[in-house]
Amino acid sequence: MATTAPAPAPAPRPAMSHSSAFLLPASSSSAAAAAPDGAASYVLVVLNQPLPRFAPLLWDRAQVRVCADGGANRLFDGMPKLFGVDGKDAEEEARRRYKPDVILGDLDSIRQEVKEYYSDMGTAIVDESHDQDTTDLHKCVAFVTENLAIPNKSNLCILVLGALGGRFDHEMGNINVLHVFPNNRIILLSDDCLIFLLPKTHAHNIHIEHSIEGPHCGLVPIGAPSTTTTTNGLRWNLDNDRMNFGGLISTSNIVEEESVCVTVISDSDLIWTISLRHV
Ligand SMILES: Nc1ncnc2c1ncn2[C@@H]1O[C@H](COP(=O)(O)OP(=O)(O)OP(=O)(O)O)[C@@H](O)[C@H]1O
Ligand SMILES: Cc1ncc(C[n+]2csc(CCO)c2C)c(N)n1
Repeated sequence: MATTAPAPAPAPRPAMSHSSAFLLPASSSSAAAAAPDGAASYVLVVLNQPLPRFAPLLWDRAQVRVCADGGANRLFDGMPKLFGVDGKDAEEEARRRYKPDVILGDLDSIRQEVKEYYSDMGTAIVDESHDQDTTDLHKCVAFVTENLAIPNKSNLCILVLGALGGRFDHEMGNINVLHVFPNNRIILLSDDCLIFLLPKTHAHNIHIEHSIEGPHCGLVPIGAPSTTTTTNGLRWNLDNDRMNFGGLISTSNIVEEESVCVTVISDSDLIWTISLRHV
């Protein structure tokens, strides 16, 4: 009688670690892990959406700051508001402190006064209006990875502010950028959650900073179905399970309180998302 051979064990994969320590307050001892001279170099990209409350913290932690087109308006209008400053002088002081290194995109959303203000301060303005096939975020990520001289570039992490919670086509475009650049660390942020890609080439160790993130989380195969995904550290773990749209996807999952680390291994690129605490 013919017997079916057992499925071959998946090839061992290198491990990739993830941490949201860059969101820890400066006073926290673990925040040292987020210092620019520590494990990672951060580039901040500001999109055309309201600034999240932690924008000033991430601004200070980043080595390079880029505004995607209309994101410059948000910086210009939003930073003075975030500090709740009163009076024209204080407003202007808060604005001057946050000068982007680059403003880039098709430049159809940035206001003229904002363009002139930052250009006069020395910000580089990069007009890519000839390209109407890629989004401003896509252009920013391509620019950062291809043109910027950043020390410690192999540990580059691109933090994107205002990527979620707005227009659905923009949100999908932003998530697509994660799939276009699977070999770069890119984290999309809003006030309420963060998301990043878990490439199938690696086994993933996601360190959980319980003071600032969780417990709600999700694991979603957006680019392609996954035949087999296995997790640890979640309330509803996957054990060699299939995930696809039209079938099972893991939403409304929970990181268990005692889980210091969530592990994920899959045969497809997955999106990881976790809620951010309003502390
Ligand atoms: N409502 C939103 N939700 C999520 N992301 C957004 C939203 N609006 C803008 N963005 C992000 O900010 C970037 C810059 O926005 P901006 O409004 O300048 O782009 P745009 O190309 O002019 O958009 P539009 O599609 O309206 O012409 C976009 O590429 C996108 O990544
Ligand atoms: C099939 C297809 N759909 C939409 C667009 C439009 N588009 C996509 S990105 C972009 C630039 C936005 O700053 C624009 C206008 C396209 N070119 N091709």
